Amino acid sequence: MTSTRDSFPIGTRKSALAIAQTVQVQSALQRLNPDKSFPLLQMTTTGDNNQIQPLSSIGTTAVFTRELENALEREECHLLVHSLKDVPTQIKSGFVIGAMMKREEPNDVMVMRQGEVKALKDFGPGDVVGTSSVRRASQIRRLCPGVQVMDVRGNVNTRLAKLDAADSPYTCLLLAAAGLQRLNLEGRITSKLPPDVMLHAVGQGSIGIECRADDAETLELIKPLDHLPTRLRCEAERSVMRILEGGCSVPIGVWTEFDSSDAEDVGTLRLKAMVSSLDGSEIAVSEASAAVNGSVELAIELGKTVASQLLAQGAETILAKVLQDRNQTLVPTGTGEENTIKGWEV
Ligand SMILES: NCc1[nH]cc(CCC(=O)O)c1CC(=O)O
Repeated sequence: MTSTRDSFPIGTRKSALAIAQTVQVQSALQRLNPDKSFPLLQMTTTGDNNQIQPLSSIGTTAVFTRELENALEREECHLLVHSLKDVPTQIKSGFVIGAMMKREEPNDVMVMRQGEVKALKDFGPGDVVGTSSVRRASQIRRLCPGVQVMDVRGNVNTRLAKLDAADSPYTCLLLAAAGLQRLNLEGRITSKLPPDVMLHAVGQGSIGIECRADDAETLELIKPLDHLPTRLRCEAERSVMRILEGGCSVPIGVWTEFDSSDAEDVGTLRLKAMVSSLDGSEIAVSEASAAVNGSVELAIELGKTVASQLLAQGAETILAKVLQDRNQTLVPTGTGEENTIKGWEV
């Protein structure tokens, strides 16, 4: 093991959301370890540089983590802070998610264009919903038949600026509650989407802290930031995804909760999941619950159970279609990106 260190540089992306999350981790670590320092090492990733090409063609979600992992490997930093939902389910060998921090609200929310007043139930033809997430798009199309879904790329602030612009085509955006909360933009939330309306992304709302698997000192430092109920829920969610995606990203929505109303009771976990075709025309949904009693292995088993139920219910055909459709041009008109292949995110 490396000798005891005084400084633990934290690797992060440069977006406002990434920095807000990293500062949260930095403060927590500083409070627990007043004699050590946690400087920020900010990096630009392939995913940040490329806002036009589809994420699926420049790699997988690893486009947001690869450069960071290289720096971690070279020991330029000792930990990385990510939105857990941006962390691929198969992380590179030699790295681990040493902590999954207590989850904020995992829900997606609707953000209306400034001055626009309309309830979700009244959405229909003529309304334009901005999202680049196939998961969000397929669910909103089912809920509000006739709505137009249009791509919107960029970080949270960029998207809000596009929504409010004078020439904005959008009626509203769909975003993660957690991102807005962390940016102090909670006031922009028009309505929260409950699980019967929209299943959220795997890991959404939790911050994942990655480090080298053999770095016992850093693992020990971040251990107190791991929140067991969050860890169990996210391990179950990631397990469904790991089985269904088989190396490529697919639109999966999930919802997890413990049966008990006691927030620290990690006995029985319930997991609901759906997988959708890229155009949203086909969806498979399944759910199960299991006594996990605090065990990560049992949470992962629950994820496998739900994944096999989904496969038995036709998810296999949907996944084959996803693979086939991935390279197709799906860009809606009016985005200025008609000549590119539609990018999509989770
Ligand atoms: N896709 C980018 C991204 N990655 C994490 C979040 C939000 C924070 C989180 O889910 O933890 C967002 C923005 C969004 O989807 O609205």
